[in-house]
Amino acid sequence: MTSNPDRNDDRDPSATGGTDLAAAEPTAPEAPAHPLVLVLHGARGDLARRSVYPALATLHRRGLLPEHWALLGTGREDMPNEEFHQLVAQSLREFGGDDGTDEPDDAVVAALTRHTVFCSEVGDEDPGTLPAALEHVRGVLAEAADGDAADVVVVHYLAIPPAAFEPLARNLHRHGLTRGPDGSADTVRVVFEKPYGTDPDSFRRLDAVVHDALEESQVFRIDHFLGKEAVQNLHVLRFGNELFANAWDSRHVEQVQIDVPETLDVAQRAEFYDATGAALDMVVSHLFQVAAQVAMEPPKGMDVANLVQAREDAIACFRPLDPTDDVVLGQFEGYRDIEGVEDGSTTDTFIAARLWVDNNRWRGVPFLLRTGKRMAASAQRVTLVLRRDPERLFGDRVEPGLISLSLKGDGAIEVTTSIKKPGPNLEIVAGTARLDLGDVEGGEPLAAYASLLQDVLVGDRTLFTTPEGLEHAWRAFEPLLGDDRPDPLPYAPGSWGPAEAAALAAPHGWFAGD
Ligand SMILES: NC(=O)C1=CN([C@@H]2O[C@H](COP(=O)(O)OP(=O)(O)OC[C@H]3O[C@@H](n4cnc5c(N)ncnc54)[C@H](OP(=O)(O)O)[C@@H]3O)[C@@H](O)[C@H]2O)C=CC1
Ligand SMILES: O=C1O[C@H](COP(=O)(O)O)[C@@H](O)[C@H](O)[C@H]1O
Repeated sequence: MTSNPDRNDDRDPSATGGTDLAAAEPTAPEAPAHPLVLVLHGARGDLARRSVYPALATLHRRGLLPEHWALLGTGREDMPNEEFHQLVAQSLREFGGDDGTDEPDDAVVAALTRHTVFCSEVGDEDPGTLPAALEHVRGVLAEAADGDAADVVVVHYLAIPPAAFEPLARNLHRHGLTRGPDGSADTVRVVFEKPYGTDPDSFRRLDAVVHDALEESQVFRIDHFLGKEAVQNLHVLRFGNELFANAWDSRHVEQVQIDVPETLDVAQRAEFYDATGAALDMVVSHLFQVAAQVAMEPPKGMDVANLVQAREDAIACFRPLDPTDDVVLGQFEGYRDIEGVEDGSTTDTFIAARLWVDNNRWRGVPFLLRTGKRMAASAQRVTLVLRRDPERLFGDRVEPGLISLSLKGDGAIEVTTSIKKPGPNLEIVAGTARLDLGDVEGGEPLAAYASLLQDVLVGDRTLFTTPEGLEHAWRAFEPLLGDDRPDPLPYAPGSWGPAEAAALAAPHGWFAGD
């Protein structure tokens, strides 16, 4: 596969979107008709507890799960079912219903554990207890639904470290779990977490194994940042409003910042994190995908093919990162003392990077990406910093205008602009108007995992990544995996990361905080 960084160059950057972008009539989401078995691989893990169980609780509350469904959790070591039920209940207590409601009620916990079984993971030779449990549960659900076992939809969710995707995909195939009982691919789906691969070679190897085992239509490569309400709102904000559509290019935008500082520690998942690091955990996946959502040319339509193509085309224009001039890595002090972290580990827990998008719309505009653990505050913010024109009346006396989206929770849109401070003098200050998406009348925001899980259940692939897009992402990320990778600089826990990162965001600094 070849990349073509300039493939967008024939586009007119002033293009703001054609008439066929008109949104289709919205339809209320419905629960899938067919019974469902969700097989959660890595059911004891951080992601399962923090995001997947709460997402299931949300879908249950909203009536978006099929009437007949079951959850099979897997792990490399067995676990009594009662203990598994407690783990699910405890996860819901700790991480909530994922939908803004209070503590989960007993009915939700009961619904989630009613048909919940723990199985041992599928191995190379030993299939473990999963195939038999799956067959049994399929039969039970089909009978309850008065239907056929071949119609039961099975979703394998790989909530496991990326290095384990390839062997598990192979083993699912080897033990006949990638097809329905009638040999059909239509009723079996497999969700892969990110990062999909750990470098370009492992990405290609993994994808070859995946395509040996599965039809592309069965594969859902999840990137939950694409499921966030505010990220989905980017399109509407831009293409639905001429004011913003016309400002969405290098003539009007000086910088784009995609800033995800986190106060979070990594102690609970040290083994995974030490093998991964901030750049792989967040940049090649989430931050690149969000950058592509911002950078994309107007898609020809809001259908899956056009949206996915527009996102991929944008990633194809990412210039490979320059590790020497454009990347600062950091590691928080004390990281190496965490149990599970290797002695002398050089894993990055912080990254700030300047990404360039080489096309007519964005040439010369830095896309500033930052994320890290144990930082001073948590935020998830996309900010377009607007240019000021020194020739105009107020020139540089005004602060730059900002179009900003907060991706956290239900999401928010903020517009910061210069205003006259009310009073007798002409004093110019910055004022911000904020719209919380959770407050939109009649809105019912879905958290990212609930939203994307619902998409998997109904087979909607719009917000999932593709091998073509990921090939471009790995090409842009690859230099950071080579000899030029900078050493991570130490930073104090609770700080904004290494001081060197501030310079990347000059002249304005990082808007989420520094
Ligand atoms: N945690 C988070 O907030 C997020 C995580 N992700 C992604 O989700 C995936 C899982 O992450 P997370 O839950 O944090 O990681 P964890 O370290 O918590 O691992 C999840 C589970 O994977 C199982 N596991 C570990 N190693 C292997 C292996 N070699 N083969 C098979 N199973 C294994 C373990 O289960 P057992 O010991 O029972 O076998 C473990 O509980 C990753 O790809 C990550 O990038 C994505 C978004 C957010
Ligand atoms: O994928 C990941 O994302 C989380 C941040 O996700 P969010 O649910 O808070 O939006 C990050 O903490 C984690 O390290 C990473 O694996």
